[in-house]
Amino acid sequence: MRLKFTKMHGLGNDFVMVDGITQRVKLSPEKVRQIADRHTGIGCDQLLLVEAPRNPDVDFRYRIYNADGSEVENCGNGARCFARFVRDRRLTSKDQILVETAAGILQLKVQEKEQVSVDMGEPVLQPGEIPFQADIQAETYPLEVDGEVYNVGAVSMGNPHAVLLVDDVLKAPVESLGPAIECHPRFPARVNVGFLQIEARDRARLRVFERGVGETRACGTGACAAMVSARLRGLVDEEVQITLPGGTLTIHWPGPGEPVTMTGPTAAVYHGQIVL
Ligand SMILES: N[C@H](CCC[C@H](N)C(=O)O)C(=O)O
Repeated sequence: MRLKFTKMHGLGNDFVMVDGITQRVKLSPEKVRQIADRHTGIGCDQLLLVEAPRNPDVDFRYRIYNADGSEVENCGNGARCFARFVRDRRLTSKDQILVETAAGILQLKVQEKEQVSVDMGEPVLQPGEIPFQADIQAETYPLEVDGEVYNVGAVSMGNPHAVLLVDDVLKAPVESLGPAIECHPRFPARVNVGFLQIEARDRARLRVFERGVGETRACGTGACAAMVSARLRGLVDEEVQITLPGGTLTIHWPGPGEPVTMTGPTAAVYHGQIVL
């Protein structure tokens, strides 16, 4: 299979974008792993496949595959790059794009200077729907990991996130605690793990150990989930600048029952072809 692709990134969270509308694409978890491999493939955190919508009221469908080949529900940085990709490839000229993902329908607004705003929908806090094993919904949950108990927030943005507060992200145990929580039995679908340092009521720093990838330079859904968890704990106002290793996202969330909006940059790096 010859595959045309575009390499893109959102704050260094990098993607292989594939147009599955103008070319026939047949992917398997093994092929995704091959493409994502940073030594023997193209290299990416996620592969994003653009397809025609199944729902006639929506412009596109896009599917998200982690570097380990797992297909997942949502990708915030990916949604922004998707919007730029379909515009650049002239698959649409709309400024407001509706796209169907496994997590539901997202509304994307293309702005100037390659900025894109995404209505990420309402956060899901019911443990059973995250999914996370807990008897009742709470702002934080005690989670035992290798004999230590950590206080974690649990939020779904269509995909599951655990959020831990730290004093200094640079000293956070991302390499050790990230994988241990990613595969914790109380998260039956595994989980993305965010380490959040609150600097002010409108500013925070975040590192994310992503499910199926490892630590990435940025995680859009992770920034949304971290802001929601901090706001539920009364630590931040309704708009927060979240700075990740790759750069800063603006996250807006008035509170429960309202959607989360994420705004940030996109970048196209190069176009290519690969034969698999
Ligand atoms: N690793 C995530 C998917 C990509 C999320 C991230 N790249 C983003 O920008 O939201 C998961 O397994 O749910």
